Amino acid sequence: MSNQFLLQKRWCVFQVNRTTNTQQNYKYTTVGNVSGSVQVCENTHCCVGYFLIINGRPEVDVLACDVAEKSCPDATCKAQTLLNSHVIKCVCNTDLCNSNVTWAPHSEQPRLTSSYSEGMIIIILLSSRRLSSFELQDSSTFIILEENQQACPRDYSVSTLCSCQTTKTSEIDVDDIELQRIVGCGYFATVCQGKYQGSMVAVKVFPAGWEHKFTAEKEVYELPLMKHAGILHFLGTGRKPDGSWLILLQFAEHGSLHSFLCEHTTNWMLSLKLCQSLSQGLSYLHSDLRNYDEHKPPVAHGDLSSSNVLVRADGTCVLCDFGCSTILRSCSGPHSWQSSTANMKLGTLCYMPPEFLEGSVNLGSSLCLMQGDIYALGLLLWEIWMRCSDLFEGSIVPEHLLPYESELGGNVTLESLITYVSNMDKRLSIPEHWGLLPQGSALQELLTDCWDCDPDARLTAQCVADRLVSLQSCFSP
Ligand SMILES: Nc1ncnc2c1ncn2[C@@H]1O[C@H](COP(=O)(O)OP(=O)(O)OP(=O)(O)O)[C@@H](O)[C@H]1O
Repeated sequence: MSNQFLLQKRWCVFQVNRTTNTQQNYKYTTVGNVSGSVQVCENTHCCVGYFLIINGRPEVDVLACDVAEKSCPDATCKAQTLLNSHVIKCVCNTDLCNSNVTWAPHSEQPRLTSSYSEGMIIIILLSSRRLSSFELQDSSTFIILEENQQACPRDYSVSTLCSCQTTKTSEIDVDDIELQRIVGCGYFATVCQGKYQGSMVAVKVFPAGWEHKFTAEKEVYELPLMKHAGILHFLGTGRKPDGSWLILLQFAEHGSLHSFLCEHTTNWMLSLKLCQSLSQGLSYLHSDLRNYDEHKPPVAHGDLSSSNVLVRADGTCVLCDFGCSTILRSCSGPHSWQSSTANMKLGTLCYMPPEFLEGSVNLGSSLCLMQGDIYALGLLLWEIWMRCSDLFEGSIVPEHLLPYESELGGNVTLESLITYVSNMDKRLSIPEHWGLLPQGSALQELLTDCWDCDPDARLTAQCVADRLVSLQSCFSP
């Protein structure tokens, strides 16, 4: 598809419920070109969503381009009730705007927002503000609407607002971008491969309704001194005429670490390269740096997972997707911080540390958030080593599995994780034969020191990077 073609046509989220898939629904598959969960509309600039009300909640029946050009004056998808309140429909006129329907079942009840992500629905009670009261229908991602205020030991205090530095980046003319194909469709945005000034780039497109997510992510990329080999390079931002927002990024040739590990096994040296670049990137992100008058505050990633780490052609990892990150702004002194994401955190469920699962932590605290990143880092190192053929010599390397997939099955739920990780204090299984390998006990120790149930006992990202360097010098051919 050419750039102008993709930029001018409407993009809608595409999903047709298989269980209610009738001839009626089938017609939506023909109204545009479908790529994964995105449809590029042929005849309309309107996206549509149909939801069935099941147990008082909207469940996706159809998300697609509308079948013909009709009136759709709203930028966001606001529900209209049809057929005796059992079905609701919404139409809207910005890219991917049907990813998110707002609906009030009864005027006196709180408003529900139903959001789509890769076949899932998340219901958020917008008026409910505590972690314990969020409602969850999917096993992979959740939204927390307020920080639990219990104290986290040994933490920095959060104090008054401060002036914050950003690096001004130039606006990019969207006409100079040539979009080529969709490479990823996340919860908030769609990522395309494209060309900009002769170079391969990635273009992250946020629908108009997700401006706050665009701004949150841009803010992290625009921090001073954010250039590092372990962090995806940011090239600039742009805006499409329909109001959707673009972030232009370096293209990572192997895509996400998740897809890389699904497709490839590694040897010991390549696995170390992945692990080292990953922990160095995280250590840099967590660092508080000053260079003359420039200041990079520490940043907690907040949503580390193998989908939010990318692999470059040289076999190194880069961190991406800072939409849930927290910038710890330095204010009056070295131990005084202003956390910038006020009341919404999102994470991928199976990477949640036990203290987040239990809600027993102050999510507004800098140290707790960074300790949460280290737990997720431990799971990522395990994912990488579980695909290393040198650690399975003489046997078959297992297929790539997400954390806790073999322990809890493919459909990991919040309840099963709380039971397994928090109540039983169990972790990922480390293959027994690793104990017989020269580097086996060092690997085991490193993993358990990352995912310790006591957040204070966990390593720092820099310490993980240092241990990996000594692993390389002790146990490399
Ligand atoms: N720079 C890039 N190069 C190559 N592929 C990329 C790039 N950025 C993102 N992707 C692909 O797109 C997917 C989604 O990207 P990203 O996580 O940034 O989107 P998102 O909407 O913020 O997702 P999430 O649901 O995690 O919030 C990634 O998992 C990856 O497969």
